[in-house]
Amino acid sequence: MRNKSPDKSRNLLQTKAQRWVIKIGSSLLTDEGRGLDRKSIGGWVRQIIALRRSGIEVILVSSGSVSAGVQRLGWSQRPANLKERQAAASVGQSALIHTYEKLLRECDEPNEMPIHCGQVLLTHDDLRSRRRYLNARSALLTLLEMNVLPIINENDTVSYNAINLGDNDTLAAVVSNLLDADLLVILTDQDGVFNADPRSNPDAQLLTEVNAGAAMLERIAGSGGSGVGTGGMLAKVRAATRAARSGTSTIIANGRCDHVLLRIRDGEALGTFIHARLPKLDARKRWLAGQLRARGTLHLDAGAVQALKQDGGSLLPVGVTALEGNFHRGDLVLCKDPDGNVFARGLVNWDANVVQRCLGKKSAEIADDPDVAEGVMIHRDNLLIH
Ligand SMILES: Nc1ncnc2c1ncn2[C@@H]1O[C@H](COP(=O)(O)OP(=O)(O)O)[C@@H](O)[C@H]1O
Ligand SMILES: N[C@@H](CCC(=O)OP(=O)(O)O)C(=O)O
Repeated sequence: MRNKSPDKSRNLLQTKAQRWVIKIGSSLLTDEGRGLDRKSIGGWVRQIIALRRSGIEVILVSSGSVSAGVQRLGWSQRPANLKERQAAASVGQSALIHTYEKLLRECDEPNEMPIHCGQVLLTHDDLRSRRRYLNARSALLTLLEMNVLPIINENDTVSYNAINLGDNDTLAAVVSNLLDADLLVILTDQDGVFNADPRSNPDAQLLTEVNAGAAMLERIAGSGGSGVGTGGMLAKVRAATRAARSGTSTIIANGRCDHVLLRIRDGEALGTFIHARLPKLDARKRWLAGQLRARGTLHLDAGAVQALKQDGGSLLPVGVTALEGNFHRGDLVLCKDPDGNVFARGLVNWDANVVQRCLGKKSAEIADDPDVAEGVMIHRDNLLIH
């Protein structure tokens, strides 16, 4: 893995970053819902071509399918109904990719080797299964080797609320973890993160540099959004925290700012820089961290919490007092401490009915149970402490 020192200055981190994930939100792409804004998209495509030509690998996470579909189908607003949203995403996604491919041709030098785009639509399930997650990684790395621009979106046509990733800020962070990106650039309709929502607070001040995971970020990002976008600023600052787990720093900047991407590459202090000063997780634990939906919950006593948190041990049934959910072996479950706080997550080794009958039992008492695989409820390699 390439060495990414979290203590380097912002300027150095920007100018040295070789692999970027760039995320562009719906409010920008569709000019606040008025259909795909070809002129602006052309501006970003031109800059992405220049980044590629200067040796930077770029992965684009592009929203906009639902908004573009709504406009194409002649609807006046984003539908609340799931089926209509899925239909809009299907129509809009093809319009979106067609626009990118056309602009890549129009904006590039005719005598250069063409940069094509490759559409990658991901669902939550693709990231839940370790095998599919690794397949997605190798497919994306192959596209980069071939000088293709991968354009990623959630597969909204087949995702539904219960199992979707929710917003593309989260998706972009998961992709940053998947590919060990150096930099995640989230382009939005504001200059960055302010100390209050600038839409309702005209005097709000821009934060220029902050550490990922800083508690005040969650407080000030609130939950408001443009109305066109999905996640709002809260999703972006949470995405930065998630990205930091692979040592990826994040810049949240205004996509309407002239040559924003090239100026970031050249080290200019644009937007809000969120330093990845969090302990870096190994690849398997990053995949675990990217798992968004748990199938159940285990309630632990104080001794088990200490064994996991301080001693780095595996979870034994003796310290588990209760369970929730009908999970199966291999599913992701959350671990709660006696106060009800979730402090860890992991892949459980046993089905819920086996866990139920082993609650509070010492290992020796269950040694002969044929359904008790591996002797531990969650192995420490499959456990992530938050
Ligand atoms: N502290 C904050 N700083 C900046 N923007 C904020 C803040 N809190 C809430 N917001 C809102 O978040 C919006 C951007 O999120 P969103 O609408 O989801 O955009 P996108 O479509 O780019 O993902 C901004 O337009 C702004 O109103
Ligand atoms: N996948 C959806 C976008 C989801 C989303 O996060 O949108 P945004 O908050 O504008 O980045 C789409 O393409 O419409």
